[in-house]
Amino acid sequence: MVNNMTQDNLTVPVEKEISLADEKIKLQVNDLKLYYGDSLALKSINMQIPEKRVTAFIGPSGCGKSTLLRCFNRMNDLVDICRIEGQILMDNQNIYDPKVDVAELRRQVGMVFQKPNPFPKSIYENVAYGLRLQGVKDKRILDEVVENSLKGAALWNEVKDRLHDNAFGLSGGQQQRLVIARAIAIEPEVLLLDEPASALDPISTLKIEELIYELKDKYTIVIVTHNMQQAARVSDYTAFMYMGDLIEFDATNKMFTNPSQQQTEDYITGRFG
Ligand SMILES: Nc1ncnc2c1ncn2[C@@H]1O[C@H](COP(=O)(O)OP(=O)(O)OP(=O)(O)O)[C@@H](O)[C@H]1O
Repeated sequence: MVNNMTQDNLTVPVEKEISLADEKIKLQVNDLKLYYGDSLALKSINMQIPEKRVTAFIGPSGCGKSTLLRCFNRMNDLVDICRIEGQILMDNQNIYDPKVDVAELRRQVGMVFQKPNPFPKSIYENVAYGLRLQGVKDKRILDEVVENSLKGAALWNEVKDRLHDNAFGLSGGQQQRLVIARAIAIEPEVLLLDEPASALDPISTLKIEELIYELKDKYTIVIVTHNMQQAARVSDYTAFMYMGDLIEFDATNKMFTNPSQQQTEDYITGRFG
């Protein structure tokens, strides 16, 4: 991998060119509109999220990144004044179909928030939580899943001797990796990350970024980030949003070196936002 510097000094990894046309599509957004009361927060979004890739949502504050992210596991159902029109297909099934089991959807589409939110339990029980909810009691299975998930979240070596200590004793960065371990323990297909590193120090941020890079072999990842260098470093595709519209969606390399829309260029070169 070589590095290419843009005029804004963003370091953009240059890899083999990728194209949405060659990808398997995991999530397809069709003419999605979302209202909070009378206010239209997402204006007719059409988008395809490729499988086992990292897709970043960027754009100025309030443009609708988190709102769109939350549509993928129907977290917005919990907001009374929220109403949506249009469709989101996951593997060609509309996740807004009334027949969809929302709890099962949220098992398939895991979510990690800005602030780490471990449960007030041991490290072990945090990771085992989802399996216990599913009724798994076999200690051998639980031990194995806990170990594999903590390894998958690049935390095992730091916690293997203190699995039964309270999770609140971990640092913020470790807590965030624990939350990721908890999410992957139940083998989701999609991981939604809403600014997962914005509350962390630079070293913990780097660890989360490395982890995202490793996890994309197994999961489809969608990440909201304010940090453009981070989007450039971790994502394969980038969506630029502005005031509820999707302005541009492209391979990250292309987006950061040669965007097709002037608004995208203005944003990534820091002229507004
Ligand atoms: N629960 C809610 N009720 C009413 N309006 C909301 C709600 N959540 C978000 N909004 C509004 O929807 C719009 C999009 O917000 P959203 O949080 O999705 O943007 P964002 O791009 O993620 O912003 P940020 O980068 O600041 O997190 C904003 O105008 C926001 O005020």
